[in-house]
Amino acid sequence: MKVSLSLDSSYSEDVAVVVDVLRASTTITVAAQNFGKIIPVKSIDDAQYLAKKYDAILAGERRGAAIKGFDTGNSPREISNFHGDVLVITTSNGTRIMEGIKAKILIGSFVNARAVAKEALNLASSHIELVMAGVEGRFAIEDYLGAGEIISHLQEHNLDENAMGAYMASLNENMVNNAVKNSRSARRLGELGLSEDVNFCLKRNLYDHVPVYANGSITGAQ
Ligand SMILES: O=C(O)[C@H](CS(=O)(=O)O)OP(=O)(O)O
Ligand SMILES: [Mg+2]
Repeated sequence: MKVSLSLDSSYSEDVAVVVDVLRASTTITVAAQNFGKIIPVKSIDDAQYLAKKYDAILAGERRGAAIKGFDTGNSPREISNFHGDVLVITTSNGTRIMEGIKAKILIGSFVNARAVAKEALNLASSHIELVMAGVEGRFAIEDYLGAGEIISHLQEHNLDENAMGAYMASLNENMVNNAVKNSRSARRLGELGLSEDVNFCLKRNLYDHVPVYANGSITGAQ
């Protein structure tokens, strides 16, 4: 099995794993425990329209802060206070890149790393591509290290050099945690009083569930 690592977009026609550690992948994985369906969308207007259409809970942020008038932001801790049939969510990076990927999409992070590696092997025929969400198209170390954690469960396969680098970078847990806590994204969340979200997003393998994005939505874990 070929395993590659890319930023912001995927060239795989097989299986892609979207990694947005801070925080969309983590938040969606938590939300999948409490919602029957999750609809990730790129724009605020689309989110508001779909939330009305489906009588859904509406979640989203821009630059880390909850969007005015929404039920909640993009906090994996706060989303666990909500449940229902449908959640509509829009975030700065993670939900934006899902719309552009042709492959079957899995949602990966530290909180479901082992499970997402296993599910990717179950679903892929020849190529698993990990897609770092990044921030506004730029490299974000938290997604590199989160991808590395997932790749640590795929290390016996045919890793490209980007994937090998991310795997090697993920091996020292203390260094990983410090690097993520000092990342630009984490610092921005800290300024918003959301440092506890960063600590939560660093927890390994809390969930065995892997959200799968297909035909515009994600089915919940129930
Ligand atoms: O909500 C988040 O933590 C980030 C905000 S920012 O891009 O780091 O400012 O969005 P996400 O789409 O979860 O990366
Ligand atoms: Mg992010």
